[in-house]
Amino acid sequence: MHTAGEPTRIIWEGIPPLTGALLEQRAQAKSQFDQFRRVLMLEPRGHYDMYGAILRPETELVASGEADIGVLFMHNEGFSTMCGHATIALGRFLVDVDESIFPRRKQLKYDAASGTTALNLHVPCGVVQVSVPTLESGKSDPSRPVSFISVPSFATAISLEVPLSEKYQWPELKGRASVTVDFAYGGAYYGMISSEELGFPGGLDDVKLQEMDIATKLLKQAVVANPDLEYLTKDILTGKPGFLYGIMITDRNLGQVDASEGSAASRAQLDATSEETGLYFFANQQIDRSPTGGCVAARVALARAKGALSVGEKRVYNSLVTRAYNGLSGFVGSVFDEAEGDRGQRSVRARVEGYGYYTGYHSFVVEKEDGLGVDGFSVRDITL
Ligand SMILES: O=C(O)[C@H]1NCC[C@@H]1O
Repeated sequence: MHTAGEPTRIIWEGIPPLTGALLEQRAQAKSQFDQFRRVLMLEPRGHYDMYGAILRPETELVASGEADIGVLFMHNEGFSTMCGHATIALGRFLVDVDESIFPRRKQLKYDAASGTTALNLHVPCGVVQVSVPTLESGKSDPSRPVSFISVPSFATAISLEVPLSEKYQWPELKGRASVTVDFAYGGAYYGMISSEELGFPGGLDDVKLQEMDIATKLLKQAVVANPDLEYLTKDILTGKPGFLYGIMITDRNLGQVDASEGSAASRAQLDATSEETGLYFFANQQIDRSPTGGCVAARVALARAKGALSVGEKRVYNSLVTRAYNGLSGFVGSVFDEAEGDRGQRSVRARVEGYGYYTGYHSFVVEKEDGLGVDGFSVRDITL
């Protein structure tokens, strides 16, 4: 499937044996079956920017009734903790399949008044509540957006001066030895920086993709290597050092996209008070085609912490792709409610809306004689 152009390869058969709690299953996937991820994400079957979701029908929260099904997310580098675009796609997929793929499918509740089906999805960062537009036939409705309520999300640092020693400086800084960055959590940790601050005054209207790739890679490395900044990405459950998923370059100066009259994008604009465009580099410098649902939750929490968004107020979030298509499939983010995070932080739960669509059905083959294709590779990594 794809959500605003970002792929989700949903794996529902042929999965290696993963057992125990969802985070144990994730640890096993990482340590014992990473080749499975590389085969499905990288070349020759995938590509550098492929994304995937592995269905996990049995988890501890499915057993306790808190969730209907679990899922693991994967990308070009490993297994992430949250993924909004995949959650949106999965919402439709899980409503459309039968019990052979989703054993608890029949237990999902359909609300006739709103024409939606509620789904509690156990993802590595917690449970997200997904609302899936559903037709009377029981199938998902592609003409209306899927939405989800995020896990408690919060700002970890506002306008933080990140020092950049010489080895982490990029040319567009023109000798500056620090940049100002916001950090927030939305199921994973994200760094947010404006394009001007990153050294690109032309913003996201004049994208210098390769240069921005280098700049965000160095910025991420500088944050991760700095022990004074470890607190920014503390694992939410254990308090141990966590990870920075990626860097979002933002541009709020672009203004509204020119949405065609009567389109979903123009309806979203009428409902929203502001609009923002972003370009997200994550994992091993993968580029998100979508406006990044998990990071929309983090950006909503950040805007709330800055006093820039009230409860229920909507903001439209575009990616380069949705912007190029006049706002088609842009995400809408808002504060659903205020909450306390697991570690007592002032948090919000964000509501994120977007559209997911089917692209096809695949059966992948791995022949044991195929030396090269029994694993995954990427041209970009070979040529670096
Ligand atoms: O929508 C999201 O949250 C994401 N898309 C790819 C990278 C992130 O997981």
